[in-house]
Amino acid sequence: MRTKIVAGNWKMNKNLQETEALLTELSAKLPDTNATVIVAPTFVNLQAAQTALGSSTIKVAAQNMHFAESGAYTGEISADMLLSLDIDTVILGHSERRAYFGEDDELLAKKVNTAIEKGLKTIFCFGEELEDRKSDKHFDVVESQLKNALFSLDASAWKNIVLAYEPVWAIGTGETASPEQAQEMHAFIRKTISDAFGAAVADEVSILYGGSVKPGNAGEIFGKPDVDGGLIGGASLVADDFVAIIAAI
Ligand SMILES: O=C(CO)COP(=O)(O)O
Repeated sequence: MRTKIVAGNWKMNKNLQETEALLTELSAKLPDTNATVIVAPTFVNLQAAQTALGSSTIKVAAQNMHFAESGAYTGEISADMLLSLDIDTVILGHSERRAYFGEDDELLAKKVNTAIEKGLKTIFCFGEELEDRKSDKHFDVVESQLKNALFSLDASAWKNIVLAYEPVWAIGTGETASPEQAQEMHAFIRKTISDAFGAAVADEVSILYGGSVKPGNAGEIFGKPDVDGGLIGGASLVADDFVAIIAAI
């Protein structure tokens, strides 16, 4: 049985007080669910987020990390720093990191390797741009993103990998992949993983969809057989919307 996951990527939103207020509201309103619920606030609020959540089942993840153990990397955060706060999950490869901070497949492979070595669970994001889809290259692009960053892993590493397919054209645009487009790509991703690592690995890996998931479309997208949950941006910043998305899984 694959783990169902609903994760909120808060990006560069919510200051300390807003973080505490949103998490207090979220834990009060959290519906009964079998899904793992994760929030990823900004680094500076990770510890406050955990305190605000108290004994809630909601987990806290980081949005990024550096690949190096430690050292002269001004402004960066290491795996050990996250682990020392009891953070065991990190998002890597988000399209905004790729587009605005120059993160490429080679760098992401290093980050993923470090995260896995350190025992961090990794939510690995990838997805094609609009031009790729228009020119019918979306499957090739996704396959090469997966290959370049993840294919040097041991099969045993996959128990700590979650995949998040986020077509760039659907992020923050209000435009979402149709449930059929999401299913088609998720099935392709699972087959790609199966061909490389075997069916047992592919059957167990959770593949999340991200890109303008809202309360109104979550149920239909999550209803597809290869969609195991969502990585939610904008709608995760509003407690009632995030709660409605969790209830839809
Ligand atoms: O980038 C995303 C999650 O990582 C998706 O963002 P939106 O839900 O705002 O489109």
